Amino acid sequence: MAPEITPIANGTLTAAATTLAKQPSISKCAYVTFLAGNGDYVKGVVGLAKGLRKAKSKYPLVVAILPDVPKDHRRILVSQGCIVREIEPVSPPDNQTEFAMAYYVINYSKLRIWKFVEYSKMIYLDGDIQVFDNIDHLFDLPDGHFYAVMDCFCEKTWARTPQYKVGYCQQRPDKVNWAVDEMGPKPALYFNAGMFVYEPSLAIYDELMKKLKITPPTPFAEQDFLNMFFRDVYRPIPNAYNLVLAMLWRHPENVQLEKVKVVHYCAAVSG
Ligand SMILES: O=c1ccn([C@@H]2O[C@H](COP(=O)(O)OP(=O)(O)O[C@H]3O[C@H](CO)[C@H](O)[C@H](O)[C@H]3O)[C@@H](O)[C@H]2O)c(=O)[nH]1
Ligand SMILES: O[C@H]1[C@H](O)[C@@H](O)[C@H](O)[C@@H](O)[C@H]1O
Repeated sequence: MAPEITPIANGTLTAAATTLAKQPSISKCAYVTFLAGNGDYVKGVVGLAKGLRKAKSKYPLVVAILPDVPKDHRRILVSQGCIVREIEPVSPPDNQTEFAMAYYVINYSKLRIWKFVEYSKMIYLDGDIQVFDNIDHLFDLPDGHFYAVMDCFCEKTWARTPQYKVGYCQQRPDKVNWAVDEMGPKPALYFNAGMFVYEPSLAIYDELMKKLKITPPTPFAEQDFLNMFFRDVYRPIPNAYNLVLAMLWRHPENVQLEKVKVVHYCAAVSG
């Protein structure tokens, strides 16, 4: 029986076993990841495919690849049972933004996965994520929302943001008060876009593309954009479904290690 994910008061969440509303059709659900270039990320994707298999996931892994992924990497993915789908790159409007990591600009291409409408529900996972336990039950979450794990703002990659500058993190919102008078309204809940549950849709895809054209890029690229776009339908899920590594040293009090199912080996180095 699948757990229903319910928020609890302090901004973290808990998974409570309850009855299952509906059983998704196997052919309509899939995991999806994104791969660009000829670097090491392909190894991460192979690891992800193996992890999903080991966790006995019933659903396939689709790999959305950019045209620059070499043929031998594509062959490796197919030999691992992945469904390889080439996508066109997506570029944000030109501006002078400094991304938190320069290469984040290619991550806007992830938006193409909303076009995969042969699936009714998908779970997106970055190539630097590993799955240690079965998470198929997330496909049973009610439709109409965008599910992801709340991020942490404490690493240096966040240095350009007002949150970082005043030491505010949504993981521990009581530690530093958000001065509304000086800083404006408190930021909305913000998710890490390395893992999310969503419903492909051509209508949403068109909206995403339209909105992107008039949205100047910001340091966290498509992650900021998705946060803005899905703000009203975003529902946080427990960090056990995307444990951003820095949580271990930034907010160990919010981590229940024995419950962790998915680990995200983010590039950031603590400092
Ligand atoms: O050269 C590259 C770079 C990235 N990727 C793919 O893009 C994903 C995202 O890149 P990172 O894993 O390096 O990103 P981070 O985990 O550091 O960053 C977070 O912020 C990013 C902002 O763009 C994205 O939202 C990303 O999904 C989110 O986890 C990778 O996992 C991988 O699947 C490649 O295939 N090749
Ligand atoms: O909070 C995390 C972290 O700071 C990582 O360094 C970065 O890669 C992610 O994009 C971000 O969401």
